Amino acid sequence: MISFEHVMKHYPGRGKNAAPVVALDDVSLTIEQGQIYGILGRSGAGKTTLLRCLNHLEEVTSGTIRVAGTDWTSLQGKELRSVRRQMGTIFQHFNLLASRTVFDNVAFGLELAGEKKQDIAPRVTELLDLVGLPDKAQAHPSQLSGGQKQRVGIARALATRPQVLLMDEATSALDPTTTEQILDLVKDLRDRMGLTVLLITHESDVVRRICDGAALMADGRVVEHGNLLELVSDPESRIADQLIPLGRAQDAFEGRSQLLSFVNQGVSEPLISTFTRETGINVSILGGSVEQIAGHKVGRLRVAFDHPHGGGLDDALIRQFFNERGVTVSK
Ligand SMILES: Nc1ncnc2c1ncn2[C@@H]1O[C@H](COP(=O)(O)OP(=O)(O)OP(=O)(O)O)[C@@H](O)[C@H]1O
Repeated sequence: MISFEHVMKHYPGRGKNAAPVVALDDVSLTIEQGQIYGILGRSGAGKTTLLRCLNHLEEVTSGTIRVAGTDWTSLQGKELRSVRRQMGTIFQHFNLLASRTVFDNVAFGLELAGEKKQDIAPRVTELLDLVGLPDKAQAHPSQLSGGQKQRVGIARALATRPQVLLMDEATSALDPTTTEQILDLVKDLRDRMGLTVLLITHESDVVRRICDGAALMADGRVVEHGNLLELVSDPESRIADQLIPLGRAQDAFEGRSQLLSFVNQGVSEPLISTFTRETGINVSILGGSVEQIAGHKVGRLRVAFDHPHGGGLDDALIRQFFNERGVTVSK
């Protein structure tokens, strides 16, 4: 649905002979239709620039961005305005017009898009129903809670029936309960409308709750990306470590610990003790946790296996025991 192909973005450096700032450095990334995809990374990693290039607030220096197969980077004028409507954005600070009512805020985008007056009112009513604010049409933004303001933001972003929703730290200004409600609304809208959602966030909770996939950026580059449920069995995954922390491996076991990972299974005491009883191999649990990710129960456990009499370990036997019970073993 959205693909970035070798995208570079340079900003002019500050000062006369300063080198340009490389904000995006050969970024290639594909986001499938209907995915909710998180862009993670420290401050300055290039996340906002990626979003701004996607919605044409910035032009790429080189490379191509495609949306639904169309080369997005070469569009201009009328064509650009028309495809831009396929993309709605919601912001951290909502960006509502304070002097306009909720109704007029949502109508505004439709007016700009040249919709006929008689079509605007029913569409706004439909949108306010969709986001759960049918009784707030005549309120002003100052009379709304943060969560309600973001619902207006969502209604406004979806007014022109976009295929893509961009969320730029859209829940960072909200309390945890309101954040959950907004994320559940976004997920519900994705399910009902087939939206593709690209979001930037600093909050692991947001990624855990709604993302199917994520990319980690550092210094303008994508350093890791993938489907979240696939990344959990990768012991090297920084994204998985951020979302389902393992804690630090104990020094004594450094280098010979292994990762047990599972999705929608339970690693309970009986599993570990059954393993020990059946194989005579002891298991030390070094760290791990179980989290809910995109509606799935996902666990990662760092363990070390030890033969009590100093015998060798049969890796194939260990793998077979856990794999039969839906648990992946990785070095
Ligand atoms: N208009 C600009 N002019 C010059 N440099 C810029 C401009 N916008 C961003 N940069 C630089 O590009 C790099 C990437 O910035 P960007 O805002 O994309 O990062 P970010 O990951 O979104 O950070 P944050 O999480 O703090 O918003 C940074 O080094 C930043 O200083």
